[in-house]
Amino acid sequence: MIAFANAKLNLGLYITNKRADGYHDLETIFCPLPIYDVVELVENGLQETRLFTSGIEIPYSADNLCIKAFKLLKQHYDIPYVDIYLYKNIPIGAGLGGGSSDAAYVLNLLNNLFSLAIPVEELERLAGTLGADCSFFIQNKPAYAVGIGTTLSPIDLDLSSYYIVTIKPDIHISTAEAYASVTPKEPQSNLLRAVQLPIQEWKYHIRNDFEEGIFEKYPLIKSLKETLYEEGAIYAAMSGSGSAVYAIFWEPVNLDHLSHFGTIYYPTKTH
Ligand SMILES: C[C@](O)(CO)[C@H](O)COP(=O)(O)OP(=O)(O)OC[C@H]1O[C@@H](n2ccc(N)nc2=O)[C@H](O)[C@@H]1O
Ligand SMILES: Nc1ncnc2c1ncn2[C@@H]1O[C@H](COP(=O)(O)OP(=O)(O)OP(=O)(O)O)[C@@H](O)[C@H]1O
Repeated sequence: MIAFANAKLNLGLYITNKRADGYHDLETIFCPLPIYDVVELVENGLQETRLFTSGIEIPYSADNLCIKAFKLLKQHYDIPYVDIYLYKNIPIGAGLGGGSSDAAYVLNLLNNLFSLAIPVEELERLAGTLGADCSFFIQNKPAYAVGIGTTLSPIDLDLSSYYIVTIKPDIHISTAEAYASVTPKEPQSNLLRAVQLPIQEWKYHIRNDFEEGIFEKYPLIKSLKETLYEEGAIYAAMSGSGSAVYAIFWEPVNLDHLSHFGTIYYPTKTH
């Protein structure tokens, strides 16, 4: 069974509190972003689950999130072992949630492949134990998130008529490092109200609290965002903890002349 695991963007991100467990409370809006990995699961008849990766090289981590997702479900449900084929296309260290999406898609695929009938609320809860961004990808619909990012409320927001270009500079930002350099504060605006404004107003009202510190450390990312506005973006922002910056346009645009900033991702259609 195969799935296209998409990326996400954060529309606004306010970091409001540092918790005793080291995590931060935040307020953000998650939206699916049409850049995709491909995840395929095949029952292998073996006594172990294997992962085969291709595409972008994934930096070493003790366990790939796909394997973590399998092991998590195996603890709770009697499922056979599988081979996981992951074609990695979503850039890493980008703030686009690629690893989290892969993990959530593995949970959803296992649920479907083995007809487990796990309710979405339970899948979201399990996903949230793998990573704060994972829960969103279970339903994968625009959502307002609070807490550490796992308390989700669906919102009515459709960006499909716009053209969203994402540029990923050759800078890898670790999420933990980005959080460590932010001082939590009260949100500067009401995100749910701001997102109801005409889209051309968003730039005056919707902020990402990571930008200040990251822009100071990496001026290229600041300059990239400014350049995207000069190119006519209606709204541009860094996604999550960066380093990717997305820009929303009214119409399709060609930004190939900005390739010195990084890799350019135009929207992809899969279905
Ligand atoms: C920046 C965002 O992408 C915005 O959506 C997310 O908050 C990051 O979520 P994520 O990558 O799934 O994060 P996790 O893998 O759960 O955590 C990585 C590290 O980020 C920090 N972290 C993450 C989420 C959060 N709400 N507060 C945190 O302080 C913690 O130091 C944690 O050890
Ligand atoms: N399937 C996967 N895809 C990508 N990275 C993975 C995967 N599984 C484990 N990882 C590890 O996670 C790290 C990337 O996480 P990191 O939070 O820095 O970046 P990100 O993918 O941009 O995510 P986010 O948007 O949630 O911040 C990689 O360095 C890698 O070691």
